[in-house]
Amino acid sequence: MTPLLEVRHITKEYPGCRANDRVNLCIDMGEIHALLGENGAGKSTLMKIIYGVVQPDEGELLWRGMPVNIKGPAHARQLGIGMVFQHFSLFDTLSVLENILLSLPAHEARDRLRVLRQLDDMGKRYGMHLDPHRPVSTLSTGERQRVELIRALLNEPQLLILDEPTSVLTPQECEGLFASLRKLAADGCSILFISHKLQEVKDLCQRATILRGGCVVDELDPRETDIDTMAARMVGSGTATHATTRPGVQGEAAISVHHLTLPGFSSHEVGVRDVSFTAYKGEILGIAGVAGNGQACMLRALSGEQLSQSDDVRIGARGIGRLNPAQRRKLGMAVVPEDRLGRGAVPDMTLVENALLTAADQGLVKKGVIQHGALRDWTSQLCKLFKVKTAGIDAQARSLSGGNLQKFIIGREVLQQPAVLVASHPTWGVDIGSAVAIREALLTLRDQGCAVIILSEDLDELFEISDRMTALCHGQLAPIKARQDTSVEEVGRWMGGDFSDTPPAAESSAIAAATAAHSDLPQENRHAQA
Ligand SMILES: Nc1ncnc2c1ncn2[C@@H]1O[C@H](COP(=O)(O)OP(=O)(O)OP(=O)(O)O)[C@@H](O)[C@H]1O
Repeated sequence: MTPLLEVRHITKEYPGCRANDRVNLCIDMGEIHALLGENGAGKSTLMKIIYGVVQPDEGELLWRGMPVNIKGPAHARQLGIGMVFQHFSLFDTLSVLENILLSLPAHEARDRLRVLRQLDDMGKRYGMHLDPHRPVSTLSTGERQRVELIRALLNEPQLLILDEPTSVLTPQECEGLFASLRKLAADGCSILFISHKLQEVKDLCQRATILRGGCVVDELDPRETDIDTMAARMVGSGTATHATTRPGVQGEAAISVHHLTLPGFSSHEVGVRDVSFTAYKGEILGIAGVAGNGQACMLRALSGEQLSQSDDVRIGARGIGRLNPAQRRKLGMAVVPEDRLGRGAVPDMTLVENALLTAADQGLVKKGVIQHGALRDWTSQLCKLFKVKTAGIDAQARSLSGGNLQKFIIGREVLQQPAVLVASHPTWGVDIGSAVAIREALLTLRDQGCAVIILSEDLDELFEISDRMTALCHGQLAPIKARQDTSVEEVGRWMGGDFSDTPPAAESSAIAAATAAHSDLPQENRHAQA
């Protein structure tokens, strides 16, 4: 049978790097096909070529057996190729229907009744129910993703490309998404699925193509291949797939938050409401939650980008709520924001310049003079230790693949050996081998006495390295429990806003002991104290 899409000998070069090197790939009708590879392997480049965003230097694409030159995304959609990007592009102030109409050609958008009928049909068929009149600002992340999917599906694609679609979903939302994707595939729509989560790939996909250094190195059936083997094919044999977990030794309070209430930066952003917690030296406190539930506000309140009352946030006994980010860094705080291009790194600056932005105090500036030699050595060391794949330390941050830039940013902060590290999604978009290395680095930092706070949607990761866990939903904090006293299901419910049904007796002994040992400290979150 003629494949739906055939990629033949596709090559794409960037300065200093061959992102795709004679890549061959076939996607059959109705197949769910995974594209796997370590960071910088060339997955995004290949997707962008298939969706017409990037033109290849060599090679050809065959669509239903016919050679085709995809000129741009509009042309790709015309052919029947849809794509859902990692970052949503919806207008918060508009309704679901208005957002959908905006994506349709004018002649189709005029027939609102027909579109409403289609939405209804799609909801019934694929279990993707949405109230078309709800403003997007009121939707959960999973619902927003549904709008993006529906927008792509209204075009009746024969091939749907999904770029890490589960990184922002709760476990329950993931199950719903997978059920919809299986139905879509059964109806004949092929799916190209990009993910670093290998268990998902095993659960969902029938075939996987593995890229390494821009080349296809393997094609396999993920249902019949274990995760260690897939990881080995992607990043080399002997790759650990889990960090060596070990319990932390909880010390005294490092940073505490006291009944913190702050608004979001805009009327559409959720702030935080009456949040209290303490992170202790030598522990990792995992705060689960789907982005958009107060995470951004919480991170700003901790980093100093959003000020509060002085005593709302304290390092030890000192109120720091009125201190700016630079002043907090001087007290030993380091921060990894969720947005890597823009806040984590300046896209147009080189890696050397980006290193200087937060690490100047590492002896890289003396009496106001930049120590260029030391700075270059420090940046090279950082790239070596955290295996940042780059054309060189003078490359611009924007030229790095997503996962490699993430490794650079987290490495830059960890290497400074902070007393408190607040990290949002520390391994977001990072391949399995590098994710383990980052988790090990966080555990080592914790063992050295750092208080590490991680805000993340990735429950597997949080359960792997956190000593205590909680979640943030609608700006409120769920109970805080020792990792061994809670479960993925319970934290998943917390992420969805259900803090009920949590027996007070289940509160962790670790918290009880810690609270007793630090009776001068504020009450922990009221749910945990209940
Ligand atoms: N616009 C660009 N300019 C220069 N180099 C680029 C550009 N885009 C990508 N590259 C390089 O091409 C290589 C492949 O990048 P690509 O983004 O395709 O990798 P990836 O497999 O998607 O990685 P990740 O899993 O980290 O997203 C990387 O080495 C990257 O630095």
